[in-house]
Amino acid sequence: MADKKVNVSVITGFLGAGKTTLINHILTGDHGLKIAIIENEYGQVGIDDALVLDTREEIFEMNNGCICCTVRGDLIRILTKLLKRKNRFDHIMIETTGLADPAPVAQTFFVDEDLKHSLRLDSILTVVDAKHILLHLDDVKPDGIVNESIQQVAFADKILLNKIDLVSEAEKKEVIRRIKAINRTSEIIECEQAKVDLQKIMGLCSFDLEKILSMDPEFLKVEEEHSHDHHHHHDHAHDHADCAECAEGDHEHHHKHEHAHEHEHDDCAQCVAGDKEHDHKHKHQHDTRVTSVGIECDGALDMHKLNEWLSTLLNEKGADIYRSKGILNVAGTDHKYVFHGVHMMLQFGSSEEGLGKPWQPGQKRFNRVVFIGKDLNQQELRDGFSSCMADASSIEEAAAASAGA
Ligand SMILES: Nc1nc2c(ncn2[C@@H]2O[C@H](COP(=O)(O)OP(=O)(O)OP(=O)(O)O)[C@@H](O)[C@H]2O)c(=O)[nH]1
Repeated sequence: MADKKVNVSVITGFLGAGKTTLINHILTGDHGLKIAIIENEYGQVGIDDALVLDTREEIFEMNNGCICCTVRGDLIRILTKLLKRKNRFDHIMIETTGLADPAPVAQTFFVDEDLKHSLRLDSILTVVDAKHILLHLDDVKPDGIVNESIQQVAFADKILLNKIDLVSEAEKKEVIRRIKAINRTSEIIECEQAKVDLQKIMGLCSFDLEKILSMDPEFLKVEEEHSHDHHHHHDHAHDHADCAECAEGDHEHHHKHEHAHEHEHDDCAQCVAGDKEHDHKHKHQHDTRVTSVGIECDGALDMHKLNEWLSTLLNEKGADIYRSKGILNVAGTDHKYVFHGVHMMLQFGSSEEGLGKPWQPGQKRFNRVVFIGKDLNQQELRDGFSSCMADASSIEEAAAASAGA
């Protein structure tokens, strides 16, 4: 009997590594597959849905919490709904947030009785930003806090080494050496703009449960023992010399990562749902210094002011502002603008260049931006952004310029 299981890929990778770029590459690829995308976004305002290309495929968002924490809830519900459809999907892609630990997401496909008969975890694809990955692998976390970047590399069965245009050969070699020190067996595929041959990443059943179990013997025990306390143990196989946590003298950590969850209650689906207990029991601890600031407002922006403010901000604070992105309403134009910041690198784009659609007549225009990073100063970011609003004279100037253009 033919295997009717639907393949699932989990796409992971640190903030700004190129996960959405990969999704867009897959969606526009010539594979003839009907693909469903499940997106989980970190931050107070949803941006990614607007940045993913319009295609025939269906996109489901999970923006009310962290996928590695709400994995037993939202994700299972969405997957179950997808499986009930008459007209089923050939492949499901799950894009995790840049701060997700892929292990509990992967566990879902082995421990949930209903899902494990209908779905197959095809692959954990980790997108790596060749330019910035070392910063994150080397980020020394306080005791008991997970380094998501190490987890993402450790659990990958395929690593897409992206943004190789931004590094020299020597830098690339060093990054590869460090990746191999964490994960010896994963295939590393070098790419730019996440352009990889889809036949190398989809439908190969490359996820290797044996390998994961040898790294993390508790992997399949989650449901019986840990379903209520989110207690994950992750053993990492890596060279001590290359691991920031080992180098810090924490020789225990790679034998047993215990993560206790501390997070903002407003952002956590479980807290919002009234599960007051879970917060105290989580052992999967994200770094509480890392937060997001979302800003949403009406009004038109002065592009010059914004460019200057953002460039200065990222130049000065880009080491700690890991990721910034936004959808912008710019004075004097119907084109919709977006920006992407990854540390100090800043890029603008607009519907004028074919990115998304312009604002439609009668459509309510808005600005929606998010900053994610360590020790963010919320007030400073809000004030800074507000100072970029266009005043009456600059709106007139912009209108005159666009009329003359
Ligand atoms: N120079 C360069 N930039 C790239 C490459 N791939 C992606 N980018 C840019 O990197 C930025 C982040 O890419 P995304 O695909 O949005 O990254 P992401 O992993 O989805 O980001 P989050 O969802 O915020 O974690 C965008 O500005 C991309 O255009 C690449 O190969 N080279």
